[in-house]
Amino acid sequence: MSTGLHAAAAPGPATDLPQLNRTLRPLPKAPVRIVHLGLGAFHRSHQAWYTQQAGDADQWGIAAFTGRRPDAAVALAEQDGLYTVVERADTGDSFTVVGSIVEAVDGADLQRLTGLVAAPGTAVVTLTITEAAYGLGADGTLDVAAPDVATDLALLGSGSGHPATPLGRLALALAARRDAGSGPIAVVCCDNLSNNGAVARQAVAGFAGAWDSGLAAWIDASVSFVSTSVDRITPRTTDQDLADVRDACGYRDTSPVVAEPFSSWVLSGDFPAGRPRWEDAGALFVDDIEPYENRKLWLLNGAHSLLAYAGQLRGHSTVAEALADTECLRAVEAFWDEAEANLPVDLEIASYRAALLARFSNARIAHNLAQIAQDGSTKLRMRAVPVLQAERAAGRTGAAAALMIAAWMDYSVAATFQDPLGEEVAAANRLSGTDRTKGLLAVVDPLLAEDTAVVDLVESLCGTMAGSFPSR
Ligand SMILES: NC(=O)c1ccc[n+]([C@@H]2O[C@H](COP(=O)([O-])OP(=O)(O)OC[C@H]3O[C@@H](n4cnc5c(N)ncnc54)[C@H](O)[C@@H]3O)[C@@H](O)[C@H]2O)c1
Ligand SMILES: O=P(O)(O)OC[C@@H](O)[C@@H](O)[C@H](O)[C@H](O)CO
Repeated sequence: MSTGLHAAAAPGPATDLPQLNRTLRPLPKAPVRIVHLGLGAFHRSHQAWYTQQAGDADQWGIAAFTGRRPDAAVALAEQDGLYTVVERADTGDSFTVVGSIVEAVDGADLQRLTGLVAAPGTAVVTLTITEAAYGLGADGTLDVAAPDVATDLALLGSGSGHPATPLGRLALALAARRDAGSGPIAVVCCDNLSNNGAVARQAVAGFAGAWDSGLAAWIDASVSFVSTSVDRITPRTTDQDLADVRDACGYRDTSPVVAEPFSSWVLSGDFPAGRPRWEDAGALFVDDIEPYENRKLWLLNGAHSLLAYAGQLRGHSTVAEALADTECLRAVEAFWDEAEANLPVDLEIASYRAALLARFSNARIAHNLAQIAQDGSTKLRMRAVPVLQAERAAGRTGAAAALMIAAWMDYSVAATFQDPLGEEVAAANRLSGTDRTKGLLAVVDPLLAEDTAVVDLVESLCGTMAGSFPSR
């Protein structure tokens, strides 16, 4: 399915081709009413794509801000915000130009950010800043002593005000909205976190409270934190993807995004200043989001993390490759059995699992396991720990969920990887035997590390999936 402009095939030398922009594709430019933080691949394939298809899209433009670097904003701004969504099915590609991002801005441009969030017309702030950026400790509250958070708090406290974390930037922008008297607003978390609206509230209000208690009270009264379950497999764009768009579409696009045809967006919460009619594009608004979240986070993301660690240990690079390995498939099926036993029966789990197998097997989507493996300590808390705890509470071992943690432990000594608790992981890996297992478990969940049965179980599973991963 494709809903925007389909480009005609017109291959030619790259230098002869025009660049994608609003002169080449004159899509209307809606006024900014949505501010997005975290202009990455997923925002472009998901929230911006839904917004373009809303029946009232002409009233809902997005100003999207990058996180750590300006590059994505610079590239997109050169194209007037336009980019191509490549829907990559087993059977072939379809191409849609998306125009709902009307401003692409360097995240460090705090003047523009505060100005837009403070504007009365702005009604929604969406977030895809990654799970780790919420800075929550294992107890679920903001870790105000974390170096980047502490630095931002000190900066804001001194009145010099150039925070670098997304939480600091959002707190500053919300303070500007309060000062402008522009009224309530919705913050919509689109990161893969359980109960992500509440998590975002904890993080933003926790940050604000450590800076300015009046702001925390205003946020409590005026900001609605909407929970969402978001789904569309969107790997990082490659040079080959850029060439594919050139060949198929006859223009140059520096910022295309490749995604699977499937997409889903479930939302729960209030939009006090309005929202686009995302339901026109299939978004679902529900009262109780938890079952949807758990189904997606445990079955899809849980299997992804299991494949990321076990699959790489066995020499695979992509999700599709790992799933074709019977040992990995067996591990995924066993984990799904455990997860399914703890999900409501009316969620059509059998067909969801069958659909996931088909989605993961789409070998034309090269979803890199190394990308999924990043930030494992944060992700395992939501993808493995709840299933392990539920299984143990039901009197079973939780061995399949424990295997995901054991594979992460094996991977943590075999590979170089990014993790917000990388130093703690390295310190635990300097220990040996049961002390090491306990130390690594404590990084994921301190309570689990106190449970001798869990420590023994995980330790017995270490090495199970070890294969041909090149050691450091
Ligand atoms: N890619 C997917 O398939 C997918 C699907 C569902 C949900 N998500 C959610 O979206 C998030 C982003 O995915 P993506 O594919 O767009 O990634 P991406 O790497 O393309 O973009 C991430 C954006 O967030 C910013 N960012 C990252 N870490 C940050 C930090 N600590 N502080 C500030 N900014 C930071 C980056 O600079 C970038 O702008 C994921 O972490 C996940 O929670 C992704
Ligand atoms: O994006 P992350 O890093 O939270 O997780 C990696 C993948 O599991 C994730 O991107 C899935 O592909 C996505 O959640 C599918 O909707």
